[in-house]
Amino acid sequence: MPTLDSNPSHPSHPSHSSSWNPNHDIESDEVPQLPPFYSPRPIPVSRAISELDLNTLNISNSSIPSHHSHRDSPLTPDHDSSLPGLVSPAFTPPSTPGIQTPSHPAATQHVPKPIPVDSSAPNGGCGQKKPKLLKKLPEVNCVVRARIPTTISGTEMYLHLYTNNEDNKEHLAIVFGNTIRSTSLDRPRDGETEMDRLIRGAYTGRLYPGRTASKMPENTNGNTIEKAGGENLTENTKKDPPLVRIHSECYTGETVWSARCDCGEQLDEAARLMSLPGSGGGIIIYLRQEGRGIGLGEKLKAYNLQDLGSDTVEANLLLRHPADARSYGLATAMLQDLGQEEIRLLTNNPDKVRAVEGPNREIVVKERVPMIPLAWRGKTGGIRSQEVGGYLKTKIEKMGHMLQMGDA
Ligand SMILES: Nc1nc2c(ncn2[C@@H]2O[C@H](COP(=O)(O)OP(=O)(O)OP(=O)(O)O)[C@@H](O)[C@H]2O)c(=O)[nH]1
Repeated sequence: MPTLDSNPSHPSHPSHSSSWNPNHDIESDEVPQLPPFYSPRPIPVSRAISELDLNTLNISNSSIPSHHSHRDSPLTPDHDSSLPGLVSPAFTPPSTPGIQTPSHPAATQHVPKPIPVDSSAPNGGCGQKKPKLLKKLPEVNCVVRARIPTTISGTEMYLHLYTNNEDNKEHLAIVFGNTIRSTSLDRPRDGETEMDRLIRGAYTGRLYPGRTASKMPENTNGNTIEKAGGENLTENTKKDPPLVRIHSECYTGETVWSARCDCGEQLDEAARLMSLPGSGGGIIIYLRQEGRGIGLGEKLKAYNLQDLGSDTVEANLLLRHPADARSYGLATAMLQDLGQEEIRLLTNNPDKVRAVEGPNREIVVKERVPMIPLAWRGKTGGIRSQEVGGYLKTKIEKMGHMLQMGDA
């Protein structure tokens, strides 16, 4: 079995308990000393991409944009190697009131360039591989929806919880913007009252204390009259296909600060793009397919195999799992339920592009928006570690992910 780049001697997380000094002065490119309860740890831009990561990815230094100053340069050799090269899921905004997440100003504005896709053509931008498609889409049912104010610049989203006839997991649709409706949620239930509808989120407009009707009154033009903010829902305006991310659950990358993968960073980046002013919102389909569908326990075994020298694909195969055990029929069905026919998909994964279109192209991917790791773009907050370098390398070399260092 070939040994790739897993390195068990990689520095581990620093102790969170010993280093916080509230009186410490922060210099511009220094790691700020943060209180121990502060999880996302910023690291200086000067450590943006280690030479080690670039070598691992067989990428020449000349492919890094030259506009960085020496101080900002990702290639600055004199970085403090005693600091661990990892950050927790990179841009998870802090939940502690009054603490701002440090972010590079450009990182908050950057929008990756979309690439047109036509999966019906052989060179339509999503590889040649035939996806694993279900013959029939599963049945999905949105059982409840709620408004969630977020820590991303005050943006609100609507969290939709789904059940289905394939498994008993609670898959989610995270909807930014308030014009996208779920057909199954809005469908009347036998014997339900208006209060039942309000409680399960089948209302238009916004809730406010004392509201009793699930539908907002309409004016003479047929437009919904907004009482408490939000957009008109019945206005007949043709919009661009929405931005969609199909995200597979990753407990380690999204919750416990793992720098083995970039899942937390990707989730944050998708939410950031859908929250940008003028973005038109978007949908994150959050599927409970932990560990590319093998579950958390098996993924942890795979991590041990990776520390023993396997790459991410080899580790899955050694455990007698497919390299990728996921399917996307639920995502297709949920997007259909949310009234979508055409989408712009945020991904580098060619399998995902084809698979989400469904057995009869129920959904059409018009464009693919690449997900370029923040660290490759020299941005503060990107995940850096030898492990994430190997993880991305395996995705590109063995799983056909459409990602090149030139994308940076
Ligand atoms: N089995 C296994 N699963 C992993 C590993 N690292 C991350 N994952 C899982 O992979 C899933 C995320 O998949 P990604 O490959 O990052 O994303 P993708 O959906 O294939 O591609 P993108 O859309 O381009 O991000 C999550 O369920 C993670 O838990 C690993 O080493 N082994």
